Amino acid sequence: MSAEPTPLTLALPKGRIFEEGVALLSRAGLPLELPEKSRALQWHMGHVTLLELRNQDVPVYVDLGIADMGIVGKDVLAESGRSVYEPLDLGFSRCRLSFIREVGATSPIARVASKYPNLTRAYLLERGMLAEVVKLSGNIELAALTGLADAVVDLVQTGSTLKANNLEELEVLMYSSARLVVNRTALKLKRETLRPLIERLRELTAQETG
Ligand SMILES: Nc1ncnc2c1ncn2[C@@H]1O[C@H](COP(=O)(O)OP(=O)(O)OP(=O)(O)O)[C@@H](O)[C@H]1O
Ligand SMILES: O=P(O)(O)OC[C@H]1O[C@H](OP(=O)(O)OP(=O)(O)O)[C@H](O)[C@@H]1O
Repeated sequence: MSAEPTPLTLALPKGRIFEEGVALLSRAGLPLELPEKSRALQWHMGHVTLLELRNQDVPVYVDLGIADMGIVGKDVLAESGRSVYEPLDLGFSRCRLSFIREVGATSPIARVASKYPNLTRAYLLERGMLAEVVKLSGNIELAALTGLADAVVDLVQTGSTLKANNLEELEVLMYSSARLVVNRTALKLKRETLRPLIERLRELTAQETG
């Protein structure tokens, strides 16, 4: 008699990580078949429930144990300060979080805008810079162009957004890529399901990045 598979709840962020995350988890053997167009926010597929969240909410759902496992950018994870188990760098959605100003700007730095206020404050403190931090939600670079802020802390990948807006990257705060995150209690209680899944994902990631 074969045992029922252990129910598993996964947290994935909508946006650029979603598709690649679903594809990777499917290759690892999870039965994920999503309808092409749907306004549903969660899907039940066999023993797996998939939750579609905003990026910042993934560490919260995983830390509080609503989701057993999730995928999120290292940048968002570091900003959240949540204590989740992070067994794997999945290697996609690579980018860096950088300190950015208008090319040639020389004004004193009194205000810095970012979607990452905690990481920005820690960086300014480390550099001994006394500046106000303003949290914004998107198109962060505009803050530096409009005078809302003297500098911004934002993501850079190809650098084309910087180039198109006459901005320059002065320092990299951190490098980021998509990470697998796991609830610490689920790792113990669902060990026999989660450990082999993490190992399959580790092998797939090694094949793909190695
Ligand atoms: N240009 C980029 N190239 C590669 N990876 C990126 C890029 N921009 C962001 N990322 C990574 O992908 C993650 C998700 O980015 P995405 O653009 O989907 O979020 P978003 O739509 O800005 O999020 P939200 O509006 O929910 O805050 C980021 O946290 C980061 O780790
Ligand atoms: O160096 P690049 O390749 O130009 O990529 C960097 C841009 O990508 C992200 O923005 P996104 O396109 O996700 O828009 P957003 O500002 O709405 O998050 C990020 O916030 C930068 O603006």
